[in-house]
Amino acid sequence: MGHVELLNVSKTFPLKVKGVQRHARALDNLSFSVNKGEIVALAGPSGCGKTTALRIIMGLESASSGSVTVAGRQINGCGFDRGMVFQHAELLPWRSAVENIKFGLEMKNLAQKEIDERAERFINLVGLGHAKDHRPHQLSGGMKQRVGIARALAIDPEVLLMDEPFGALDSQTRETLQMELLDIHQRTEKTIIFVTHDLDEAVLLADRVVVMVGGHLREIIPVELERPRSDMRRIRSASEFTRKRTMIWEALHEPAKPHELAA
Ligand SMILES: Nc1ncnc2c1ncn2[C@@H]1O[C@H](COP(=O)(O)OP(=O)(O)OP(=O)(O)O)[C@@H](O)[C@H]1O
Repeated sequence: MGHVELLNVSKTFPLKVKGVQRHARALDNLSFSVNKGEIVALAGPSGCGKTTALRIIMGLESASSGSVTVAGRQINGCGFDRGMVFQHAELLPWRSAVENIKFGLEMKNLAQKEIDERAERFINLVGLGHAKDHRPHQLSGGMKQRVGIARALAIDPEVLLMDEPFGALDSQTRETLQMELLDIHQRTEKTIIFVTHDLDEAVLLADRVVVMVGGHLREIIPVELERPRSDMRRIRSASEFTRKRTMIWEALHEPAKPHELAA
């Protein structure tokens, strides 16, 4: 059994169109599993259900049917075993960077001494020790994302969920944070599931790429690039990198299969 396991997960949202109550099907019988310590990317066109899948794993949405388990436990709402990083860090504006990291720890009811120590450790882990007392408006987009990552990691979740974590950043900052994430993964061995539109990012970071189309699982593509992957130039020029990028692109552009049309 995988560390995170989705089994036949479907999700419909109520949708009112011109006063008529309908429903939108975001996920249709989605099943995949993620092993402990693995990095898995969810890739697919806009509206295919990536964010919905991630929010269901986080417990922010419930599945209409099917089941989701983490370490064998059925998901029933949010829990400290999972941490989430959003596309925009959504920090509390009145709190400094380090105090934002403390926020999640306060929710966990830890002793103040441990809260202070952990927040200090994780702000340093993401390289922001020098800016720990800055308020969010004094931080760049990349720095805010670093705080968001530190905030999620500080609660020591078993699974880190990331929804297009670097999507809003310029390409240079994005590359820096991709490298930092690989380094953090190397050190913490967290299970990571992230959503991306960027095929290069999917191949660079992930052990496997879950390709989704129209709420369905289309294909799961393993990436057999050795770790550590810190030498980005070497990784990008590897034949496996190009091969897997092409496979994902082809999976995304295949015509819909009959069961995909049925939804
Ligand atoms: N709260 C909601 N109410 C109604 N429909 C929703 C809701 N959330 C998502 N949907 C619909 O579910 C489908 C999947 O949305 P979702 O955000 O999961 O896709 P996505 O693959 O993450 O898209 P993107 O890449 O653009 O972020 C879409 O058709 C969307 O309109």
